[in-house]
Amino acid sequence: MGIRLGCIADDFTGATDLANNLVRAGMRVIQLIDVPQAGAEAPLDADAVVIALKSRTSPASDAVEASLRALQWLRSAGAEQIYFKYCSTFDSTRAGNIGPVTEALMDTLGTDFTVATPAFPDNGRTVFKGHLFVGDVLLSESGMRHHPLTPMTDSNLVSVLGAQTARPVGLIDHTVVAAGADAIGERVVALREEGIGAAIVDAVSNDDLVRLGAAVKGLPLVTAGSGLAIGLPANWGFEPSPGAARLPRPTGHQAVVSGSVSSATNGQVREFLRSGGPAFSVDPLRIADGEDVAGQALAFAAARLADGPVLVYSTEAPDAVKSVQGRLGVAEAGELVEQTLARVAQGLVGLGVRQLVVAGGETSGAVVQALGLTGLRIGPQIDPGVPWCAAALPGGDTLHIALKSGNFGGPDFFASSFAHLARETA
Ligand SMILES: Nc1ncnc2c1ncn2[C@@H]1O[C@H](COP(=O)(O)OP(=O)(O)OP(=O)(O)O)[C@@H](O)[C@H]1O
Ligand SMILES: O=C(O)[C@@H](O)C(=O)CO
Repeated sequence: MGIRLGCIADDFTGATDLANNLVRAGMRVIQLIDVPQAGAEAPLDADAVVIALKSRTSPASDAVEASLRALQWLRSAGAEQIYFKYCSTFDSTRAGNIGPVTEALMDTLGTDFTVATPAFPDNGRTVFKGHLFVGDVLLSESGMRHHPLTPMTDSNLVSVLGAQTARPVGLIDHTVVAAGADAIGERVVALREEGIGAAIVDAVSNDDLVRLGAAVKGLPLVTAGSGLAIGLPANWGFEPSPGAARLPRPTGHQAVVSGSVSSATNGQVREFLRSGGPAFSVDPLRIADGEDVAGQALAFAAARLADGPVLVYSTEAPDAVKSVQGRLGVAEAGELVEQTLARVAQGLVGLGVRQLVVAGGETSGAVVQALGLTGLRIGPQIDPGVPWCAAALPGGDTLHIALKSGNFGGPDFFASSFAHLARETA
């Protein structure tokens, strides 16, 4: 029997976020890093496969091409339904990539209708009357309005998605969602008759997502943040089970690599420093001057790893990041830091680190690729949206790794995640 649900995620931390919600709802999930070679077998012990792409901010044509390759592989592995996962803050521009990828998937699947909802109430993302809220404020009033690559200045998702696709976009509003799966199904029929190709769906609670999950049972394609995942596994009879998230016991040293510049990560770095944890700050300007900053970070870590977790971070407050970007360029600064942190992660593993937390989506992509990881088994949740995972290193050892989205996790995430892993695998 093939896999049930085939998922395409537009970044690496988002992929583990989705996989985490599927596991919590009872599916056994494998996350693959990029699309496997044609002909590669689907894992036998998985109910869902999540293919992690790095396509959120790539040119739309590249994102479409990668997503269609992923779709082809997932269909050949037997996937009965496809889930396109994007960010809970709907990160995109007028050029895409949510609209173009959705359209291309619909065309290839031969379907005329899909749903779209980034709602993830456990992390404060809710959709009401088509408008996305982040915590208590509209998306356009949240920190996302200043995002360097995908500034989100319009909270009305019907218009945001409408600008990215030629297909008419409609709304399934809260009154319909609250009335249950049958009412949602009736609304879908009516929207289809009107020629609507994609409907933004309101959801302000997990109950809304469970109702929506039941209603989209027969759709070939759903598109969403990770929230909708809590409502889908039940369609195949899966129920939450502790066994789905079991990982082997961790070994080796512990470290955190943080290239995230989000406000939650800034708070987590401050908390780690406040508690006296050993930390090495990576300065992009010194990298640009040609200093061996990765080598310095590794020497610092080597002397301290035996005593507990070591943090290597480039995380800075927005003003400091802007100033560096002004001097080096946004993309250039990002690339320099990502490459350095990826080298640091490789070196840390060389020093015996086998429990690694990585903060930031782009940073996680760079680290996972540098470490040569090809698949992650999803384990227990640390905080909403962030699970521990286990991966085979190219030499055969197991690495426990947690990929943390910038804005996820509580203030003491870095230190507490290791204690959490020890507890959950005891
Ligand atoms: N001090 C810094 N100055 C300039 N750029 C930096 C600095 N630190 C990190 N960066 C770059 O900023 C980008 C941060 O993106 P990343 O996706 O890793 O984190 P995030 O945006 O906070 O998290 P997420 O995407 O998960 O919400 C990366 O390209 C990183 O290399
Ligand atoms: O949905 C989210 O917010 C996260 O999984 C994510 O994609 C952050 O990059």
